[in-house]
Amino acid sequence: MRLDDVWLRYHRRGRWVLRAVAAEIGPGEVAIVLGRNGVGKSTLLQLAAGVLRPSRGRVVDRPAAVGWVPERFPADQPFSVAHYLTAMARIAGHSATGAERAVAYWTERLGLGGFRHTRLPQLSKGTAQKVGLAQAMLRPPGLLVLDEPWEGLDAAARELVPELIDEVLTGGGAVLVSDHRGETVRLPGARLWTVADGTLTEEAPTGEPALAVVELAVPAARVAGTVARLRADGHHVIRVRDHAFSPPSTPTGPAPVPDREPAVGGAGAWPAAGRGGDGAALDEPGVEGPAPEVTR
Ligand SMILES: Nc1ncnc2c1ncn2[C@@H]1O[C@H](COP(=O)(O)OP(=O)(O)OP(=O)(O)O)[C@@H](O)[C@H]1O
Repeated sequence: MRLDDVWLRYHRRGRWVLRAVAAEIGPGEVAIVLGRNGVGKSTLLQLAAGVLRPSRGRVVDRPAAVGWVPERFPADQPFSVAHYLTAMARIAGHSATGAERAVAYWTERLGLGGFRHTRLPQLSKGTAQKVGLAQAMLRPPGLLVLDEPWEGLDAAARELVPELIDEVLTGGGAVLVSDHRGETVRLPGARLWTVADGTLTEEAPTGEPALAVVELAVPAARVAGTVARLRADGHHVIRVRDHAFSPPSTPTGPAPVPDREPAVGGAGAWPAAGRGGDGAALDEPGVEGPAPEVTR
């Protein structure tokens, strides 16, 4: 999707909120929109999502399916959660059965199961925000636009946001997200767009590879399945090690220390992925390596 010399003002002869904005985002990319309060971040996102039309210039190659999550979900509507989401799913192009399935999946996934029959105005702010996220995901979006998505969400629900972003990127979609709270440190590799004085500038890429190493601990019995799933998702599994894991005392506490590291493929090595957990040793290319971590 490309913003091509886009200008926006809300009123004829009003001041220009955005001037000559040129920007482009492609499949699998995420851009974080930064800038002071009132500078025009929401305006830019609404232009990208197609909620606003440019006063001048144009937005081209916008994907057919756009998920738009406004900063505040408009909860002042006389529908129940299920009724609202089903209507949104039909608008997004689902058949009646498809809509039912999509709504069942996303209400469950976002922990909205208990609120299906609750009317929107009766929802707490955080729950209403989750309904906003659900409606944006009902049809896999080619472009997901999130305006301050962490606002109003509790700690557990905040974890959902990077998860949904990753899902869209993995599906070949693009993501635009504004954030003034610094939550986006959880999105390594994102492009940074800054809005100031009506214009948009992009921070030059650092030149570092957009790769991150993620350490994770899983129950021993689930190692083979986890490795298989990670590989199926296109991640590169560097190494699997035996691990005495005790949860850190705080969420930011020190990483646990391994008590032993079996030789890869040797006695004590984990069963190989993709072989149905049959107890074979890890001996495929890509498993061995110096760092006991998982990357994508
Ligand atoms: N519907 C509207 N009518 C008139 N002016 C508007 C409208 N929406 C936004 N504005 C003005 O446009 C400017 C940019 O607003 P915008 O909401 O895009 O900024 P923002 O960077 O997203 O702010 P925040 O961080 O506070 O959400 C502001 O001066 C705002 O008052």
